[in-house]
Amino acid sequence: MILRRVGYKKSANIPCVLRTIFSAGPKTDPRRLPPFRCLTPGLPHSPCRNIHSHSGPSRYSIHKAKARPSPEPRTCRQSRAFSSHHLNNPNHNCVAPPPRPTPLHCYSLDPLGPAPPLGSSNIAVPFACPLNNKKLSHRRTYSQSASMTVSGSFRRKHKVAVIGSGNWGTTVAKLVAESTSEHPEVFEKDVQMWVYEEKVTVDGETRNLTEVINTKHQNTKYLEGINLPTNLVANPSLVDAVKDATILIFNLPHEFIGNICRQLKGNILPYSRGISCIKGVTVTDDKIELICEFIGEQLEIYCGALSGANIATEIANENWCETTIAYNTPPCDRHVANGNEHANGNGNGAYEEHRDSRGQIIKTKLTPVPQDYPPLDHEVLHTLFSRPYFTVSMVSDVVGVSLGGALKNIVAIACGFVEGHGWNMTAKTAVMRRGMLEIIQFAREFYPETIEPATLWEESAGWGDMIVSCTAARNWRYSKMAVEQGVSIQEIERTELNGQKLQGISTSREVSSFLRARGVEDKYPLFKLVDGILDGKVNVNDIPSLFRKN
Ligand SMILES: NC(=O)c1ccc[n+]([C@@H]2O[C@H](COP(=O)([O-])OP(=O)(O)OC[C@H]3O[C@@H](n4cnc5c(N)ncnc54)[C@H](O)[C@@H]3O)[C@@H](O)[C@H]2O)c1
Ligand SMILES: O=P(O)(O)OC[C@H](O)CO
Repeated sequence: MILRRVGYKKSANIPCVLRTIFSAGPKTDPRRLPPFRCLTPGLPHSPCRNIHSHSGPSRYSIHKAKARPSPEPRTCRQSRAFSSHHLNNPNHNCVAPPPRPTPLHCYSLDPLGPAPPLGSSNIAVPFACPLNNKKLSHRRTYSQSASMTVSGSFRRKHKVAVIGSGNWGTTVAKLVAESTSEHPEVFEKDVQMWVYEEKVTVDGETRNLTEVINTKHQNTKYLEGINLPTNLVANPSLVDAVKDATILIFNLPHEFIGNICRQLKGNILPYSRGISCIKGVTVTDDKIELICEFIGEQLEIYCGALSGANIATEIANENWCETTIAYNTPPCDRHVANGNEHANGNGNGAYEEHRDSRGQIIKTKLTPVPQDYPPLDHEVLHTLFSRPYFTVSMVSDVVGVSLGGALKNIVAIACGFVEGHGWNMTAKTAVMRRGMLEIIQFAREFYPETIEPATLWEESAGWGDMIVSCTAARNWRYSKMAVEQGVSIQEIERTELNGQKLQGISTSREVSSFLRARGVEDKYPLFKLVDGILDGKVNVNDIPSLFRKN
């Protein structure tokens, strides 16, 4: 009844309608509200780009089941970009979407201002497209790749190496090793895992961790009690572990990545590609860099990022969860994916430059992945990281995925402080909300060229990670413990974590020093306050004052 009175049809997106009804005063006029992404994409309403995870079989699973006929045409999910999508991809196997219901307006609660207009920056693109001066969609669809087959004629297979073997490093190594066993047509079976060698005591005996992993098939120090696949090989030599690897998975605390890159330089395949599972940023003087781009620059390769609401021990125990991978397949690797036989081509033989998250042409001239390997694109990465208990969503927004993963650790520390202080879930929720605003503001201020704030609203690497990090992960848990015990969080890290690292401490330090160097720290009051508490200069009691001012 009320809905009808305000002019909405039965099929209206109810949350959007309620937002309009309950917004007081002049704000009820939709034209005065910033347009933004709807949070309830399944409901019929205005254009809302709601498809991202891989829902169809991969070309590799199709290849495996040779007897299977090519998949039925599926409704094309690239409705907004449908015509150009079809024009560019004549071979794909999807049909036009049914017309959408008359659009309603859907408005955001985003107080940071309007998001880029719909239709300009968020149009779904076939495959990860190269960055150009326009903003990119963070989204990727799979409909065309589901109809592709790999002929099986690739002479070589991808070799995978994992660099790092902590709690998350070992978990990711486990899941990719399971995948390489399952997809022998794409990957070499054995996965090398570089281990920072240390002595561990097992059954009363002191042994090297690598030897324990390779014989007992457990990482007794960082992932106790989890059986690892036998095709996962622990290697104490970094250079040997990455030898001949085409896919490098970086997974260690971010403070060590500079040193690792120095050792790797010149010792990797020039056409290898990386995925960084590291949550952090690198800050030098007043320059900030996404870890994946730092790796790419140092090693002269392209590197994407994986991040999500992921607690290593849960995933190691094969409890289901989801994650987000951001990867902008370099133009030089898009040969087969584009239906173009020629590497380094954009369809007409012209060389196309790869651009970074600031929209700049990268300094390195990338070496294309040779064509005798399966094309190294979203499809291969999706195949490698997906497990029945690990759902992967592929996107192109490297900034959203990287900053979401790095900066939520500062917020998680704030939540630990709040809870340790005796406040409860509602107080933590306020801190999470404020934290997310600062993350989005940070991304918009320092990466305006490519950030898709929708990533932070919609992907596991955004709100999902925020929630899990502030309620169940280490940065939250141990900062809470620090306040409860009246000791510093650094002290707790030393005494309680058995070598594991809290990324939030160093990320808070680095981000604050970066913001200070640019004179904008007051625009990020929560980040500033966490840094002050870590320094012992500010009290947890001061947290509510942030909210009184705003
Ligand atoms: N643990 C999780 O649940 C989880 C989930 C998602 C993302 N992450 C992220 O993954 C990254 C890796 O974290 P983790 O949990 O695997 O690590 P961890 O904290 O469990 O372990 C620390 C690791 O650092 C290594 N190390 C110690 N000194 C070193 C040195 N000098 N050089 C190189 N390595 C050294 C240790 O061998 C160990 O492997 C972090 O950025 C973290 O934020 C962790
Ligand atoms: O245990 P933490 O605090 O390092 O966080 C783990 C993951 O990042 C949560 O998604």
